[in-house]
Amino acid sequence: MSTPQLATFKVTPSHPGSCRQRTYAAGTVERKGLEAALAQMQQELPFEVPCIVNGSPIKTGKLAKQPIPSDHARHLCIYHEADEATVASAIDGALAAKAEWEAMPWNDRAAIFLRAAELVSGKYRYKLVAATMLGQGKNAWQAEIDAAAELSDFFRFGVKYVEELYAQQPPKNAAGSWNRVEYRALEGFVLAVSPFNFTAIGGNLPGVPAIVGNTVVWKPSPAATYSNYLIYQILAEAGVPAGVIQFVPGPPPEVVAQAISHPNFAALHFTGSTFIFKKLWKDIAANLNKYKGYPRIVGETGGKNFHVIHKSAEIRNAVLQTIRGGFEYQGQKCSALSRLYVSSSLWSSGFKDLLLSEVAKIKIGSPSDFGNFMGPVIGRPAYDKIIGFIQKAKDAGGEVLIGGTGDDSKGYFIQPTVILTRDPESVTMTEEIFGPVITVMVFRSQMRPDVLTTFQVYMYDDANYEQTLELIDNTSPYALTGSIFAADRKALLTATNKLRNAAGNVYYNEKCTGAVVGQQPFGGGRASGTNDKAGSISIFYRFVSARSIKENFVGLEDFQYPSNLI
Ligand SMILES: NC(=O)c1ccc[n+]([C@@H]2O[C@H](COP(=O)([O-])OP(=O)(O)OC[C@H]3O[C@@H](n4cnc5c(N)ncnc54)[C@H](O)[C@@H]3O)[C@@H](O)[C@H]2O)c1
Ligand SMILES: N[C@@H](CCC=O)C(=O)O
Repeated sequence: MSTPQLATFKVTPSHPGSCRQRTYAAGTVERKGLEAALAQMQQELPFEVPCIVNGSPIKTGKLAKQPIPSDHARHLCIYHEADEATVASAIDGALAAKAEWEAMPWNDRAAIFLRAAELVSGKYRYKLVAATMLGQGKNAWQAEIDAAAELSDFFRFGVKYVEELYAQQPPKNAAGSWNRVEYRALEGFVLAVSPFNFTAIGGNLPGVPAIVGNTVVWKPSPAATYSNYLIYQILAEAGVPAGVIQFVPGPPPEVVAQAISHPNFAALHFTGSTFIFKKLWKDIAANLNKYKGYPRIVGETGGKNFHVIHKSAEIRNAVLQTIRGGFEYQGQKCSALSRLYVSSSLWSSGFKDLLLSEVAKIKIGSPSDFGNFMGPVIGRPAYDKIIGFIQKAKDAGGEVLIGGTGDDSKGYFIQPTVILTRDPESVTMTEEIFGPVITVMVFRSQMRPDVLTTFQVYMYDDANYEQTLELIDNTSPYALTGSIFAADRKALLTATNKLRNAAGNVYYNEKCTGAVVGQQPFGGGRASGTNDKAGSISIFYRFVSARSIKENFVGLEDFQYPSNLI
């Protein structure tokens, strides 16, 4: 029986607030709650994670492990990797579930995601935060921002944005007719491929297409399997029907290749490295003749983000924001600071000394010890790659001002590192490092480069401000985030204009990380992605295919035009 629509529902309050972030300060109830969740998880691990297809667990017996990066001898979970038959039934099941899901009245789909938001910020909050701390190496503050606040905001604001999207209707009707637009889900299934570094992105990549009526095959990151499995369970408990989101962890190249070679592949919703995204784009192009339609390709990728510190900037704020931007979550945010351009007068009149003395205070270690500002990097390949970048910088004549070492005996720990380089063309000036390394490049009036990379400090002569902005614009293929620190409004305006295409998210006197859903729509251009802006209404347009409907209320009386009549 079809569902009658007997009212127009207002599904969200007129202005949904962001989820209130908990502090986990010593002595608080929330600190105790989180400590208890961590202790319980430590006792019960490793968890067994199956694939979930059509609502049922599939145990393929092909096992892989998710290590704990701060204690790599232990594993948070052992998961069953999807094999070819599992991926095939996930796709078939998603296609079969599509008609009923898309036909579900909007207020019911909305209610499911609003309930999921409540489960994230309520019943399962500590569990999700604990899983993100143990599995992805975030400290309590960073895990809270991600797994509790951002994830629930994605779902809550997602409902608000879709409500606004559906309300967009043609502004005009000719006499005797009515024009309407319906926002259909895409024909086929959507493939979501998510990264390790944000639990929230794990939920958002399948969540965005699903809210607007698509069905989704979701391949999570191997390094975030357990927290992402919890999200799957939350969505199921909230009422997402079996088959609408298929959870298929597995060997990434195989699972993804199988999905994108299917004739009903309708869209890729990807977040991860630029290299993999470009590869997938080419693979999709090569498969084009197999598809029923033109697949949508949505990808948010890497960054090489900058801070510009003008001579009028307030030093203390600029230094502290620089440390947070470069080193929080060990520099493993796509938005993390990696190039720092400092006025030469500020550098020598306190910036450098304060930067180095504050970095020296950073405590690094297991996220379970709440006193640690930094934790481990995600795994062995990341550790080796970051240490390799530091070595390359040294080989090219870079001077390590602080840090530069690591310890992988128990966990993958790398000291916060600031490097001074003399090579503006060095690989670390342009490549994403994704680790806790800042490189400094000193730039003097003859444009003689004196400094280097990862969180790069580039010290420019005060007279060369505009020239330096041009250099920033041209140095890297990425254009994700950037910050300008200045009290002088003209300096802000000049940078805003010169760097218009150098970053999709720009900040004034604020670090280049920490975009909030509903406040700063997030995404970049150039090699950083398709800039469809997660956390805003724009992203939802990519997963609908509008249909225009015109209804005529009055019949024609003659096929001839008035001009035909003599
Ligand atoms: N711009 C953004 O919004 C944003 C947000 C978060 C992360 N990132 C970027 O993500 C990267 C870090 O995340 P990561 O290490 O998980 O990225 P990654 O590219 O290694 O992996 C991303 C996803 O792709 C899958 N994958 C890996 N190799 C594949 C292959 N050959 N074929 C198909 N799929 C494959 C992974 O399993 C994972 O699910 C960084 O580059 C970071 O800048 C960007
Ligand atoms: N929302 C994050 C970006 C996610 C990338 O890893 C930020 O702005 O720091």
